[in-house]
Amino acid sequence: MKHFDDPVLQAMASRRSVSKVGPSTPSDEEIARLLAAVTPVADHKALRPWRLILLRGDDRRVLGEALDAAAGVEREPGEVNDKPFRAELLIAVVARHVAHPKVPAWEQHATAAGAAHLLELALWQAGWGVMWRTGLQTNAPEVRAVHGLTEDEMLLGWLYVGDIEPAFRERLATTSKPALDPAPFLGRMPRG
Ligand SMILES: Cc1cc2nc3c(=O)[nH]c(=O)nc-3n(C[C@H](O)[C@H](O)[C@H](O)COP(=O)(O)O)c2cc1C
Repeated sequence: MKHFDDPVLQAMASRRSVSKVGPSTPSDEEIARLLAAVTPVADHKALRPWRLILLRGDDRRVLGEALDAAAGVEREPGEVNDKPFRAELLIAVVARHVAHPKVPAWEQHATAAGAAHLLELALWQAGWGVMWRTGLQTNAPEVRAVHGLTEDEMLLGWLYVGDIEPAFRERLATTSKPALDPAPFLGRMPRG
């Protein structure tokens, strides 16, 4: 559905999460280039309170084992948790809390979540399929440990990234997601 003539606004309005992605992925270099569209995220005092961890290949087995350990799941020998294998590339989004007298943790987490949203949009606009996923075990000690998180960090989940058929992408971008009624999102201060 076309909402805007402006390509940036149109990309924002038409982005869709893609739950089933193909095996091609952006290279590390492409992701690094796309970060130029992400790092301008609003950031009080420019604390840069976020970072990304790229999980590829066997990293996903390690993640699956950590998720299993956290959930108390035991599997038969040779059986793996296939959840992290739903994409060839997972981008873990980490919110960092930097001690600062004027910027509380929640503001820094808002910046990190903003970065994740911008990255999701940048990847979509670059032609990739993306879905942000979490789970009840996202910040379990076992899962945090395999990502090397410090105690000042929190995992906001993983962007699952892969390719999508151009025709499917075109269909997603043009046929779905009617604009929501803006009324519930807009208001004024209550005054007596
Ligand atoms: C922080 C966060 C965590 C999410 N975790 C999951 C998840 O674990 N599983 C899931 O199906 N969707 C999850 N979602 C929602 C999807 O990423 C997606 O936004 C939703 O399916 C709606 O699709 P849309 O983005 O095309 O509107 C999460 C979204 C956010 C922002």
